[in-house]
Amino acid sequence: MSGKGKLLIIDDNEELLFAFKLYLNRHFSKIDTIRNPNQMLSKLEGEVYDVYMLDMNFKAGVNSGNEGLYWLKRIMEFDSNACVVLITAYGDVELAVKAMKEGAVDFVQKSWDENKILSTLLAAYKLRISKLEIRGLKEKQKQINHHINKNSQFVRGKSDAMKEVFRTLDKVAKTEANILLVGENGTGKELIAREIHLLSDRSDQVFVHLDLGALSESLFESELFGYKKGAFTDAKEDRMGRFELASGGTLFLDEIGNVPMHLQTKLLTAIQNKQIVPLGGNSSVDVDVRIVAATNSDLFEMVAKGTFREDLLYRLNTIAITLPPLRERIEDIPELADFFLQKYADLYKKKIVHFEKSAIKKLTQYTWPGNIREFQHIIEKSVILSNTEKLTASDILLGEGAMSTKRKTDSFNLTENEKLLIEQAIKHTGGNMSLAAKELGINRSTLYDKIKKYDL
Ligand SMILES: Nc1ncnc2c1ncn2[C@@H]1O[C@H](COP(=O)(O)OP(=O)(O)OP(=O)(O)O)[C@@H](O)[C@H]1O
Repeated sequence: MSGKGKLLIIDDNEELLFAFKLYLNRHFSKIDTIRNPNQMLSKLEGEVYDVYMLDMNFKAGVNSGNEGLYWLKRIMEFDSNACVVLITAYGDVELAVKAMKEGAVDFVQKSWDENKILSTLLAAYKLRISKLEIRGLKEKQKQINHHINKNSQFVRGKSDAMKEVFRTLDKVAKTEANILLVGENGTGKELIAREIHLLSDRSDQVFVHLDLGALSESLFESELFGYKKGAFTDAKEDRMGRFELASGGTLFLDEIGNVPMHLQTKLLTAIQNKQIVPLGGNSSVDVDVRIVAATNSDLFEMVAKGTFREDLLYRLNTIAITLPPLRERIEDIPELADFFLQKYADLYKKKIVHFEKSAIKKLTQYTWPGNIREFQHIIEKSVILSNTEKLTASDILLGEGAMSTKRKTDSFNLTENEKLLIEQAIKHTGGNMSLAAKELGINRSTLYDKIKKYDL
C-alpha cells in the first residue's frame, strides 16, 4: 500500500467490502472492514482510524437509515475528530443531510462511481489531517495559556476596598456575565481582567486584550472585526479581528470610553447577536466571547452628554467592579512594597532584604497619581539605585525628585524635553491619559506610542 491514512469500512454486504478494499487498497496505508457494526466499538479500542465509510442500513429490509445514524453518533462519541463518509441508498439525500448535521463529513451513493468515491474519501482524509492539526494547535495554546496564567502573581491586598473587589470577583468570575472594570490608570484593571479569565470556565482558552485607547479611529473596525482580502488597499489577505480571535475565551476591551459613537452601534450588535461581519465580508461569523471592558472615564456622564450609548453601557456593565486608587488603600502598601521589592531584587540580582519603617512611611504618605504602575516604577528605581540591604526613606525617590530628567530642563535636546514634558503631563493629570494627551496637544494613540518609545 502506498497511500496514507487508515480506513475502516462498515457494511454488511461482503461483496461490496471486497470490491472497496481491492479498489482503495493502494490509496490508504491500512484498510479494515467490518460486516457487523456491533463489532465496531471493540475494533476502535485497538486502532485509530482516519476515515470511516459507514453504511446507513444494516438490517435486511430496514431502510430508515436510523441504524447508520446510531453508529455515526457512536463513532463521533469515540472520536470527535472522526471523518465519516456515509454510504447511502440511491436518492437518500434527505437522510444524508440529516447525517451531515450529526457530524458526517460527506456521503457517497451506492451507484458505483469509483472516482467519486475515491475523491470523497481522499478529501475526508485531508479534512482529518486539518482537524488533527487544529487539535494539536489548541492543545499547544492551552499549554501556553496555562504557562502564562501560572506566572501571573499579584497582591490581593487586605484593605476593605480590595476585599470588596475580590468578594465580587470570586462570585462573578465563573459566570458568563460581562464585566465593566472602572478605575484610574494603573489601578490594576488589566490584571483583574486576567484574573477573571483565569477563574472562569474559559481559562484554558485565549485572553485577548485590545487597547482601544491606543488605536486610531480608522483601525477600530478592522481590529475588532477583522477584514477580508481586498476590503481596502492594504488588505492583501484575510485577517481575523479580536472578536474572532477571542472566540471561546475572554475579550478584554481596555479604554472602552474611546470607541467612537458610530462604532458603538456595531460593537453593541456584535455583543448582542454574538456575530460579527469582517470588513469587506458579506456573511456573518459566530463568535462566543465573554467581554470584560475597562475604563477610567465616567461612562454614565458620557451617556448624559450623548457621547456613549446607554444600551451599550448596560450590555457591558452587567457587573461593575470599581478599583480603588492606591491612595485609598494605603493599608496595602507594605505588602505591595515587599512584593515589588522581591520581584526587582530577583530581577536585578540585588541583595536587598527589606524596607526600613521610614521608607514604608514615605510610601504611604505619597498620593500616587499613577497608582500601582507608578508605585512599581518607584520601587524598581529604588532597587536599581540602592547599594544597601535595607531601603530607607532616602532611597525612595518620589515625585519630581524621582525623575532624573528634571535636571534636563536646561537642556535644549528635543528628545529629552519631550520625554520630560510627557512625564510631567501624566503626573499633572494624575495618570489620566486622555487629559495628558490633551494638555500635550497630541492624541492618545500618539501619547501611548511615545510612552512605549521612552519606556515611561
Ligand atoms: N494587585 C497588584 N499586585 C501586583 N501588581 C499589580 C497589582 N495591580 C496592578 N499591578 C501592576 O501595576 C501595573 C498596572 O496595572 P494594570 O495595567 O493592570 O492597570 P490598569 O488599570 O489596566 O492601567 P491602565 O488604565 O493605564 O491601562 C501592572 O504592571 C500590574 O502588573
